[in-house]
Amino acid sequence: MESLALSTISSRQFSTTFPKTTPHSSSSSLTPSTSPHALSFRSTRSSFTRELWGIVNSQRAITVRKERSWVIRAEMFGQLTSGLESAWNKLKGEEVLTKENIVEPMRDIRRALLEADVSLPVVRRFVQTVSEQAVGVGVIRGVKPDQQLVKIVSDELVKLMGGEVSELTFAKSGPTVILLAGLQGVGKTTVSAKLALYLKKQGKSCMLIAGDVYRPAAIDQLVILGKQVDVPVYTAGTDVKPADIARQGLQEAKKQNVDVIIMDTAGRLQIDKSMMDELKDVKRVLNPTEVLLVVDAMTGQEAAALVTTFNLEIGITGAILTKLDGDSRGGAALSVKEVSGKPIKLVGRGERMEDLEPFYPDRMAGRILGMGDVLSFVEKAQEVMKQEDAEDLQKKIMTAKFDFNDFLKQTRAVARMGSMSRVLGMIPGMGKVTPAQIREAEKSLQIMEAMIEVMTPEEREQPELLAESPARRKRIAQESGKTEQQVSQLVAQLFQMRVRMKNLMGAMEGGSVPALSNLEEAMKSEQKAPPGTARRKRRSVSRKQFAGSSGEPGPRGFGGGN
Ligand SMILES: Nc1nc2c(ncn2[C@@H]2O[C@H](COP(=O)(O)OP(=O)(O)OP(=O)(O)O)[C@@H](O)[C@H]2O)c(=O)[nH]1
Repeated sequence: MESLALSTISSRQFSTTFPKTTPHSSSSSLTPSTSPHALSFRSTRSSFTRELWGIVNSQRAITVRKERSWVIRAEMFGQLTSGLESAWNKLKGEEVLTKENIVEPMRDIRRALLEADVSLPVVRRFVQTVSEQAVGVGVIRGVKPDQQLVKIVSDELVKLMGGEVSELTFAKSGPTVILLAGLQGVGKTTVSAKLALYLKKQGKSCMLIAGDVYRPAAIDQLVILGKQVDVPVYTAGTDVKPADIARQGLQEAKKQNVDVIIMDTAGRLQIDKSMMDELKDVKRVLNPTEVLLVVDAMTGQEAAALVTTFNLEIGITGAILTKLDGDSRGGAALSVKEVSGKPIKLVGRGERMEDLEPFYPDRMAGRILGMGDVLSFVEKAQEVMKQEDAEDLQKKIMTAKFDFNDFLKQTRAVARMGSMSRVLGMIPGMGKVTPAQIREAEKSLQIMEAMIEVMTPEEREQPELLAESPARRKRIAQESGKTEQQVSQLVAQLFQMRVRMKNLMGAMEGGSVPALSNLEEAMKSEQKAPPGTARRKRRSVSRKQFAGSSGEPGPRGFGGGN
């Protein structure tokens, strides 16, 4: 057999494209929705977080902008991202995922993957797995079907790309030897130097061996790059056989007690027998710890086929995917592991020496979906607030029983989800919140916690006790080290919160939509009110709503001078 050529892969013209900006569809964001099925848990969570925010900044009424479009920078695979987005859009207005309503979205997913140059068998398997899971998934309160599908696709993409990050292996004793192979122009020489720098940063001493004897310029290029990253380069010219260069270089590296040896080899325009034989000889001499095939991301599923062939021919340990910063469609990143069984260990994302990093399947999936932190927000929300909690909370809100215990529980749940800044940052439309405002909000939450902590169990359960008794408020102020005014504000805010949440919940349960618009109007007028008038206005709105919505009288004597 003279030629093993699968296909002729020439060095491709490389063009760098800049990150694309993709408008995010509103359906996949967590923007509060007023549709009847858009549910309590999610809505409660987002309205609650807004409430917290509103409370701690009540005097200034920080505007929570309910932007429906969330602009995300889809760094790569823009076309794939928007192809998948049309799948989620098809589920708008659906209440559950069914065999019937996923047909169209699955067709979109299939098309998007094929257009991204993912190999057909991989696409088929992927679509089948996702469809099976989508139909079998139960309803999760507060999570819409399109979000559920995003999550399933995300999990499957991660699995497709190998699940966990695949670390480089290091020799237990003696130097670690990394042999790099690949076709011409894929970036091997550049990767050799990048890898040396990457390992140097981990405290390992490195030596490069120039084994590309067919292209003298490649040796010069490696020497120059070696200088750039300050790593020695072993060269023996172009008249020595690559296997001999490998032997000599290895000896030299051992003499110098180098931790890692990286050997660059010649690339060809296509796979042929002499190339494979040469590599086999080099491999025999070096007995490498890692044999990594460097593949160009822009070659799509061909990259996966190459990894398979090299693995069958010489036995490799993994791949390095270069030029991911370019105009690649995603096929290579998504197909390599599934097709060849070998993991992508590192990715090159630019021409600079620093542009080499481990391949993280989960981050890659996140980038492909272009969902930013929405996925992790959904996950954390699910973790933190279990369904029963949500139901319990909903019941309390509907009966206007939301008390200080719930308030504290919710505040702490938010804290468990990460710092306030992270949580707020994950909410669409909250992008404009400044770090200073977030710090202030966190400080205010601490103040509120201090006041709630000194309340008696009855006071926590019946905020009315505090509303009616200046003496109790005074005691709380003294014990928590806060002012009476701060205590009064906190109590007033709890009542406002009850009303607002109840109205919101009513609207979302398909109930009183006008109540919601009244509330929004009230909120708007608060925000527009000139300084000094906001508080008075809020109080009267609050009292009216409290009395009107619960059927109970407003807290007597509260709100006047304490
Ligand atoms: N944008 C971008 N360019 C890259 C990346 N990796 C390599 N390149 C560029 O790709 C071109 C080819 O890289 P080389 O390192 O010379 O490729 P090679 O595989 O050694 O080529 P031969 O020696 O001909 O086999 C160079 O211009 C590199 O700067 C990458 O991750 N991103």
